[in-house]
Amino acid sequence: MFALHFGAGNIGRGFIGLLLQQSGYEVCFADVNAEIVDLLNERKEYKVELANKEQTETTVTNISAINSAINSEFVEEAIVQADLITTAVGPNILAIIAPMIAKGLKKRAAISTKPLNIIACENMIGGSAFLKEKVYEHLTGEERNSFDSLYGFPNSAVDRIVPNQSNDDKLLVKVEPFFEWVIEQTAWVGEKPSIKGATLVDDLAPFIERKLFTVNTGHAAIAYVGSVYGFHPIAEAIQNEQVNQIVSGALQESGKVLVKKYGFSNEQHQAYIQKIIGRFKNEYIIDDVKRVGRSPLRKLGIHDRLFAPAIEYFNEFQEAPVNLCKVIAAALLFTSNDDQEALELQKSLKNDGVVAVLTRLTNLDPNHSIIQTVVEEYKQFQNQLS
Ligand SMILES: NC(=O)c1ccc[n+]([C@@H]2O[C@H](COP(=O)([O-])OP(=O)(O)OC[C@H]3O[C@@H](n4cnc5c(N)ncnc54)[C@H](O)[C@@H]3O)[C@@H](O)[C@H]2O)c1
Ligand SMILES: O=P(O)(O)OC[C@@H](O)[C@@H](O)[C@H](O)[C@H](O)CO
Repeated sequence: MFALHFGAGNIGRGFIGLLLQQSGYEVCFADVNAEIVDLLNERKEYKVELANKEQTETTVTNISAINSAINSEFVEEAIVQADLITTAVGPNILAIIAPMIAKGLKKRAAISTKPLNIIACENMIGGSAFLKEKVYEHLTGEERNSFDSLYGFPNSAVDRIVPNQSNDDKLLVKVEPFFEWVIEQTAWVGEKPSIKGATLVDDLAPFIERKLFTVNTGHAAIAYVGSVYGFHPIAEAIQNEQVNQIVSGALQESGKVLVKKYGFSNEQHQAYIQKIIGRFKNEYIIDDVKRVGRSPLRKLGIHDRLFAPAIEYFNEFQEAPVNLCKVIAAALLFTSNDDQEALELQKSLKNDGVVAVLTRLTNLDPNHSIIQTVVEEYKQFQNQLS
C-alpha cells in the first residue's frame, strides 16, 4: 500500500507518517522544504522519540519524499499511484495544494477507476470537506460528478502535541506519548481502511469539537495569557497560578457548551479536561507560546477555538464567558515578529482600533456583550503590561 502525505513537518513525520508506516503503508512525503526532502530521500528513514522518561525511539522506514515546489509532476504521478492521501500542512496551505491534487486526480481518473480517500489532518472543523471544495474549484462540472463516487474526503480530528524541533538530527521528531486520530467513515469511498491507532466514526462533530474546543482552546489560552504574563515554555506558563485560573475557567466554559451540545457526562468531560491539563504540563515537551499561539487571525476566526465556544456559550447561557473573553483579549496582544498574522493583527489594531477589529472578525454588533467584555479585559491587560 502506498500513501502520499503532504507536509513532512512536526505532525506529518511525528504522527501521520509514523502511524501509516506502522499500518503497512509505504509513505511518500510531499513538502516544499528542500532540506527535509533531501534528507528524507538520502536516509529513507527517520526517528520518532516519545517525550517521556524512557524516551522510547521508533524508526520509520521505507519512506521517500518529493519537493512539491519544483517537482509537481512527480506529485501528480504519486496521486495516480496512491492508496491513500493525507495532509498536515496547516489550514491556510490547503488552497495552495488543491490545484496540484486536482491535476493528479484528473490524470488518475483518465486511467483508473480505483477509489481513493484524501484526509486533511489539520486543526479545523471540516478540513477535508474544505480541501474538497478547493480541489473542486479546478474541475469541470462533469469531472465533479464522476469524482464524487471515486474520491472521498473524510474529515478527521488529530491530536498529538508535537512541538517545533531543535534536534541535531534534523529528521528526528520528539512527540508526546498520547495520540488520537478520529476519521469520519461515512465519507469514505471504497474498502474501509485499517490504520493502526485510528478510530472510524459515523459522526465526527463531537470528536473534532471536543478536541478543538478543549485541547486547542486550552493550549491557545496558555499561549496567549502566558505571553501576557511573560512566559515562553507552555509547561512553565500553565504552572503559574493566574494563567492556570484563566485556562481552567475557559475550559469550564467551553466544557459547559460541549456537555450541553453533545450529552457527554459532566464527570467524563472533567476527566478529559484534567487529562489534557496534565498533557500541557509534560516537562519532557519543550513547546513555546509562539508556536502554540501562531496564526492568531486563524485562531480568532468565528469557527475556531476561541470565538466559536464563546459565541455558543453566549447563545446557550445568555451571558458572556468571562474567561474565554480574557483569552481573546490576550490573543489581541500576541506579538511575534516571524508571524505574518500576528503582525497584520497588530497593524489592524493600531489603524482601526479594537472594536473595529473584533466586529470584523466576528460580525457581532459592537455592543454585543462578548465584544464589550473582550474590550474591557483587553484594556486591563494593556494596563498590566504598561
Ligand atoms: N504540531 C502539533 O502538535 C499538531 C497536532 C495536531 C494537528 N496539527 C495540525 O497539523 C498541521 C501541521 O502542523 P505542524 O505542527 O506539523 O506544522 P509544521 O510547520 O511543522 O509542518 C507543516 C509542513 O508543511 C510544509 N508545507 C508548507 N507549505 C507547503 C506546501 N505548499 N506544500 C507541501 N508542504 C508544505 C512545511 O514545509 C512543513 O514541513 C496544522 O494544521 C496543525 O494545526 C498539529
Ligand atoms: O496547530 P495550531 O496552530 O492549530 O495550534 C497549535 C497547537 O495548539 C496544536 O498544534 C496542538 O499542539 C495540537 O493540536 C495537539 O493535538
